[in-house]
Amino acid sequence: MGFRIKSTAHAVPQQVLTNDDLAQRMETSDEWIRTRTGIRQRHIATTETTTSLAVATAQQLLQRSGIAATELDFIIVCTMSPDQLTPSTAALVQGAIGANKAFAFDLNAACSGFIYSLSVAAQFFTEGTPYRYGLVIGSECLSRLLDWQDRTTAVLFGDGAGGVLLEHQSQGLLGQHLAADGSQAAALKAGEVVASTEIVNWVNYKLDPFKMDGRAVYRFATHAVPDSLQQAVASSPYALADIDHFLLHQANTRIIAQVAKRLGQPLTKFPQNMAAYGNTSAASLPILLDECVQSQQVQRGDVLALSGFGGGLTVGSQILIY
Ligand SMILES: O=C(O)C1CCN(c2ccc(-c3cc(CO)ccc3Cl)cn2)CC1
Repeated sequence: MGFRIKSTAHAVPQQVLTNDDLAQRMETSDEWIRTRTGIRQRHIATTETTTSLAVATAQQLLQRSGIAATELDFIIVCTMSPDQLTPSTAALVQGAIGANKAFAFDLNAACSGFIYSLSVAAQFFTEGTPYRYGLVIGSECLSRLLDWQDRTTAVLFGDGAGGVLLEHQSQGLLGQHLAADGSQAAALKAGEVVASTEIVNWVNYKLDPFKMDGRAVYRFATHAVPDSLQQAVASSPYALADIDHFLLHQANTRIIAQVAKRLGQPLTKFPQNMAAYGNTSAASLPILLDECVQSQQVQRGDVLALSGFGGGLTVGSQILIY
């Protein structure tokens, strides 16, 4: 069971909002945001959408791999901020690029979505299945879910998309661990439909904005992520020391430092780009991976450990050779 990553790509909105720009709009400062999160700026959608960013990413993946859209067998888009409930973003991407052979669906595991999607994709690449190529794209426009009066969350997130084109191969996904803790579901939620005793006409629906108990999510991450990575490594042929790069969900630089410390691994093995993008939820890992590939920080043959964590609460890790 497994795949190789044939190409990587990402797409972000044009507009950039710096910490200083935010300090003009709410009671915050560049100093607070930068020192507590590592974030310096974020890209915010104006004319772009979750769908358009996913389509741009898909087009770049095809162009970089030399694979035609008609060769794709499936498209998975992981998002917690689709432009609509149905059709799925993946189906819209399938139509936009003309991948007429591909089946398509969305997956929502919040910030663990890319990891969960790679695990699902790997199940399609097992002995005897006819599938050869698939897209996994994380795409988010979180800026449309945020309460821009809530400085504890509005400063953390950004918009963007990233993805991979996968090719079936017998090896590839060498170890994985997926988990959830639904007992803490209320710690991170967005778009909740307010319940009502009588039938509420859809036109009157109001969705709740993004809400997070930062302390609870932070506490979950500091123990669940090291644990998940250790379990994924234990299920692989490698030891922690054999991992060349740890690519973690870009939520917070302090969490990454704590995970590195708990794993006893040097911080130099943990590339970070939240400074430029903020937290882009399911898009953060593929954006980071593409930047590492484009800068040649990640080379063919490198052993990677990827980990996503967040809403659900969920966590997931994978060990693979790039
Ligand atoms: O006061 C401080 O220092 C605050 C303390 C709270 N902070 C947090 C807390 C949680 C997250 C977070 C969010 C998601 C959602 O994608 C997933 C995973 C995580 Cl760990 C990000 N920042 C910011 C700095």
